Amino acid sequence: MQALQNKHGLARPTGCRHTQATLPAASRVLHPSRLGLKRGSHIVYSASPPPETSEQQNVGPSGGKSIDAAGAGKSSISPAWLTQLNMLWSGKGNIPVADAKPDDIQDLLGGALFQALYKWMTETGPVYLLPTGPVSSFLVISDPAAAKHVLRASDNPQRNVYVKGLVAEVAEFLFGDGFAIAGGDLWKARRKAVAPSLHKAYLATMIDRVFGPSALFLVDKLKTPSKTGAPVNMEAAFSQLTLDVIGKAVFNYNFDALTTDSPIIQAVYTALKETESRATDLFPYWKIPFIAALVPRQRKAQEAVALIRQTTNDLIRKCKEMVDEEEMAAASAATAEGGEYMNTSDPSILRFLIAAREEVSSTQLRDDLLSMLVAGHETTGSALTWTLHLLVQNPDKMAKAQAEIDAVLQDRPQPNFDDFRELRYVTRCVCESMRLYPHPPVLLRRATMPDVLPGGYEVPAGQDVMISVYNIHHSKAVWDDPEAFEPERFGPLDGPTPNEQNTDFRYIPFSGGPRKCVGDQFAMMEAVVALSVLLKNFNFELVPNQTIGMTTGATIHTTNGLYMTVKERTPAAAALAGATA
Ligand code: HEM
Repeated sequence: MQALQNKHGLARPTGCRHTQATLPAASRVLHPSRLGLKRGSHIVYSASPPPETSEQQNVGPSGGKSIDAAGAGKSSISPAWLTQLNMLWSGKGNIPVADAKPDDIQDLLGGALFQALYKWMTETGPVYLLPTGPVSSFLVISDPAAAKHVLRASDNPQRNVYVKGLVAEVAEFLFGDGFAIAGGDLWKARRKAVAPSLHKAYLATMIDRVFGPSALFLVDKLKTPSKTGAPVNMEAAFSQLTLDVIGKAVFNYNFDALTTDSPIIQAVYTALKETESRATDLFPYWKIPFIAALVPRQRKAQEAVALIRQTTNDLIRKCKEMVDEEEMAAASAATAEGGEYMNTSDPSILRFLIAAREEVSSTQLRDDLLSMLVAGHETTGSALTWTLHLLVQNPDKMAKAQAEIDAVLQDRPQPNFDDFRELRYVTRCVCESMRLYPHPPVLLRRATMPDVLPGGYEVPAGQDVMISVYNIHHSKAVWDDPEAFEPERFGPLDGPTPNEQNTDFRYIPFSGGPRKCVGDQFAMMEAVVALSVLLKNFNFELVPNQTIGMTTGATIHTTNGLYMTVKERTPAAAALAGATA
């Protein structure tokens, strides 16, 4: 994808070759099928182009201005005839083949992937084959039972049929042997080592010392635009906030993304975008070192990864210097008994892993920590972006969320661990937003041996599989009124928070099975705390006449940013009266 600076200095993606279709302002219901989703269409909310005021405000200096969010370059796209050929080739099994036109496939590869997958689901059914080249295809799953079957059989010692496949190949340049993409014994050992670092005391400390203060820092930054009335790109603000949070939580390192422009921040964005681009390159030329060294996009990506790795190595070295034998003994004793260890002056995951005397190379440690950094950044940022967008469009839900926040927080500036548990409606709003906008919208797997899915669909060994979480979450066969933002749909607030288990894989924003997100609780707490702090302090309004489209890579992004005006608010008098009573 190439970077294009718009009038506001914001990088906007050009990789999706669409023109913008428009909906009446009143038709604010997202639905690909309603738009017919043909090549040349975008899903939009309002009929007019993005706002163009010179006063638009980005919260930090980065603010989407100097960050080249489009990364290093453009994906290479499949020639149409390859697609045609494959359609003939792939029609042999018992799985229906999507009637994907070459143009549709090009859209898919260009980034509007999950939207096209929805259209084919409505035409072909919940399990279909999507040809992508002369000898390649994806088996696309939009059915909870089939998704459950595949996810549970991924890296499962009892039934190990599926591996990460393509996603591991395209992200290897960044994650190396990191456990987010590793498989088999290496993944098992590293997940077992890292997962205990996210224990309850750590999460409670993160709420108090990282999630809350970082959100309050953003509140501080928003005070100026709240006075001037300048629109703020909240998507950029959330991306910066979540980078600051994950840096502190994983490394005890302050990116200070809400304030500064630093080469490391650009490097993180460049590397992330390169991972997305590789996933859509039909010809993986980056596997050939000689060619890769000549292509500017590849050189830029390699430089970015070198900088990220160097910074991480320095942090590991410094942390190792801080940890003494006494701390290691304390950590070993605590973890040996299944207890929780945390250094109170540096509660980071890095410190935990070094103190817990991880018998692991610095390179492995670096790759694992980078896995956490990357997996935990844009995902939570995007969840916050779409939750705020949905709440602003649904004033009754917003009022309910703010009333809950006022009642729970009263005169305290940020929630603590116990408050988090009481912020049930806000939690449901985040859950419902991740149903409508799952990050990532598809999960990739590859079959290592022949398999049969529920429904009798035969999967050959080597088959690439795409679980469309977006389709499952938007399917009329799975959800009533799936396009509505209805946080109440998950049942009474004192009931359980929805997850893959209690919905039988109808709701899988954090995936499921052995490779389920290791940071799910972290993410929910971070998002609920950030939203609560922001909604306690401000009312938000969408800048009128802006077009908010969806595009994707690892997460669902807006196409042009999410511009809002911000007004300071005073919490409801009734709640404050409760605080002083
Ligand atoms: C709203 C925020 C988040 C969402 C929606 C999300 C979603 C996911 C999903 C769907 C997967 C599984 C992918 C698959 O099955 O192929 C995953 C894996 C993972 N996530 Fe998250 N995630 C979020 C936040 C976080 C955070 C904050 C962290 C770290 C603190 C994190 C760390 C990881 C790691 C390390 C993995 C790989 C686990 C493994 O393969 O064993 N995630 N995430």
